[in-house]
Amino acid sequence: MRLEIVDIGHGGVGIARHDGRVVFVRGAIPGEVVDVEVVSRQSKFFHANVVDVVEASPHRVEHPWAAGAAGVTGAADFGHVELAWQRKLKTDVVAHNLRRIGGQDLAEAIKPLRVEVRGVDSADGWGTRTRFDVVKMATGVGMYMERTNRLVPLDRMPLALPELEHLDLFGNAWDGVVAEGERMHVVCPASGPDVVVAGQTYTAPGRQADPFIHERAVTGADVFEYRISSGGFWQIHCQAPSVLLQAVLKGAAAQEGESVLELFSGAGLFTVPLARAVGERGSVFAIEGSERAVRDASVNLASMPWAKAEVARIDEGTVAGLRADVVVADPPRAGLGKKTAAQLARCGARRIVLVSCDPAAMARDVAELVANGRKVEAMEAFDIFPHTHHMEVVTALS
Ligand SMILES: C[S@@+](CC[C@H](N)C(=O)[O-])C[C@H]1O[C@@H](n2cnc3c(N)ncnc32)[C@H](O)[C@@H]1O
Repeated sequence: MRLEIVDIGHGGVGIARHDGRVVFVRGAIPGEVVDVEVVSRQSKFFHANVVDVVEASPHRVEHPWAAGAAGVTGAADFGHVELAWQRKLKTDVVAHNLRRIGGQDLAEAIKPLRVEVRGVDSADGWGTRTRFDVVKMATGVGMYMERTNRLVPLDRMPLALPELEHLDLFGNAWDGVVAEGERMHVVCPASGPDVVVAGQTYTAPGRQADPFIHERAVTGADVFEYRISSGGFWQIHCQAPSVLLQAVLKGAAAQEGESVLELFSGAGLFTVPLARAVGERGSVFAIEGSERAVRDASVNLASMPWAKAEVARIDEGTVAGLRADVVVADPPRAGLGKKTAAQLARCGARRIVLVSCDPAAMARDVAELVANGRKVEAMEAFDIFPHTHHMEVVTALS
């Protein structure tokens, strides 16, 4: 099937039309004419992959890592697009979602803020990840081909920091150490050593290590140190902890003596600096669903007894009745959800800062906060996932 790509959609897909249906095309750039292979058919839309580029966009480049391309593992599904154009496409996706999901009024209200997805590293976006996951194969490691349970063997992972090369993942060094089919979580912490987590934590094939690592985030002259579990959640781009922390602190503008409610607080990336900002006359109440993350956060907050982290599943019920001067929420891809966003809007906070990793969920949550009386004061978008369609948006509402 030959298609003309007319737009970019959620998930970084090219959008085309064929016989009254929408076709979502992985690996295409708006303006291109491509031949595609349909990989799934619904009554109103198809999903397809590019098999041949007939008329290429001037922004197309040769993908430097074929195994990462859209339609293969998808780990670098924007690697066929010039980096500056990737960011332009992501900026378009933010605007489209605000209009499509949030509505024309919200899109118009946010337009003067001139939201642009901006890079957070000065280099070419490769070699920036401190974390990635692979699956152990009989020999070597692989990643799943998109939409399949077939493993694609890897001989390199160019998104990862080059420091991780010494773990010797792509040969046979880990054969017999990690069982075939097991997930290997590979981590380059701010303060070493680099580790592989596969049941146990290893610093080299067969060399077991401490299951805790140390991470860091910097804002101006302030350096915050964290101890976290080696297999636990932490931002994956080497600059992301500092960049997001700076945006959150700016958006929250927490003052000494204030109360802060933090939702989806993980191991305390934002909790620790927020607790410092409000000081002992203030308070921070952090809620997080993972017990392991809350154990880590409690260690990171140990010197500040006015800050507490608790384990709970967050929904509209958890949030009902909670009051605070400032709210910070960093939910997973699904976002807050309409009911939780509406409930949060009514918590009396003078500031709500929402950190969103999915632009559609962001648009829905922001729209719901605004529909319940909140106003968007600032919105910043960051390319903390270069060479993929992903991005992060930080919204501050009064
Ligand atoms: C995007 S991470 C943010 C963590 C932290 N802010 C950071 O940057 O390190 C989202 C967090 O939400 C937690 N989470 C996911 N769903 C949850 C739920 N329904 N209730 C509570 N926590 C949840 C995850 O365990 C994860 O730690």
